[in-house]
Amino acid sequence: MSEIPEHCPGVTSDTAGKASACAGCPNQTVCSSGEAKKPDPGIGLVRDRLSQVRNKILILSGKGGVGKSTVTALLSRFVARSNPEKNVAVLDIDICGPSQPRVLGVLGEQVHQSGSGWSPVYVEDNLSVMSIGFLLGSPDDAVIWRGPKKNGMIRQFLSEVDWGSLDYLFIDTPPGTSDEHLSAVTYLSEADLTGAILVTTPQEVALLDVRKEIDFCFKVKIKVLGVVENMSTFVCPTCRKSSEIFPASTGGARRMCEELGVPFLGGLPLDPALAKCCDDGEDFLAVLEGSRVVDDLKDVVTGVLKCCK
Ligand SMILES: Nc1ncnc2c1ncn2[C@@H]1O[C@H](COP(=O)(O)OP(=O)(O)OP(=O)(O)O)[C@@H](O)[C@H]1O
Repeated sequence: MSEIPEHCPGVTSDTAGKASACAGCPNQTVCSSGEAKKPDPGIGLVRDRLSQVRNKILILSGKGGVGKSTVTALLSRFVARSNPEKNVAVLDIDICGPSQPRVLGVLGEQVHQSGSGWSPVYVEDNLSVMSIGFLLGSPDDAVIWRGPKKNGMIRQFLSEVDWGSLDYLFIDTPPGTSDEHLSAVTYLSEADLTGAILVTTPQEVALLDVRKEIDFCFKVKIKVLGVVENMSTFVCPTCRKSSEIFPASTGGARRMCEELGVPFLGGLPLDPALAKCCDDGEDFLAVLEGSRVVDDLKDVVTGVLKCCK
């Protein structure tokens, strides 16, 4: 970044590469040739590849660890199970911390490449998943990549997975608004993105960050489908009673949504049994049938599906 001239006119400007500030910039030749102005061909590839995916939904969070991957897995399993005639998939673009292979119970599976692209891994007949986790030698391998390499991997994930015809694609992202988000949003810009679901916990520190994420959506013109408040209450593993352990001192996500004019999709309780299912890669809908998590999830899914085609 230090190499960018202080008064850089920007790659899309008419004076790109020709302004006095461009003298000595390593990108001067590319900018003045107009190459940098051309749209990334990946945008068209992603649009074509995802043309058979009816609904594409990003799952975002401001803070890490608030349960974004868990909510992605819960939503995808629930939608797949309650709509056996629909095809559902999860794309995990959390390059540095992919958790979907573990949470969906397909850790150690291999993805195969054919003439038509990468084949995703099937969790159920109508639920598939693709994640960088499948491409790592070992789940403990660290991915230490700079922005351009992550950008390339996201482009490949969005344009080269052979999903077939899909009704719902849930895209699990890393926390915050980083390279991965900007890449995903750019590549999806012509792919008719349905919108984003934001995940937070009730504490003020998490809400502060999710406000920034909502602002990011407004700025890059992504429709906010709604906010899920995860870990709203705690379900005691012994007596199964609920209590508030993270009191929402400022009214929690519901109040924030009212203030910002975005839908509140509902809350999900903190249930240690859910965390165990995620660690063990078990199907929580089967293990936790009849639990508060599954009951509350129904409301969240109803809200999400209302926004879908
Ligand atoms: N409602 C819940 N009840 C119990 N445990 C939960 C719940 N939601 C998430 N967890 C647990 O909290 C931990 C973090 O969840 P998760 O990995 O989904 O968060 P994340 O926001 O995706 O994290 P990251 O920012 O690292 O991607 C996991 O161990 C998960 O099992």
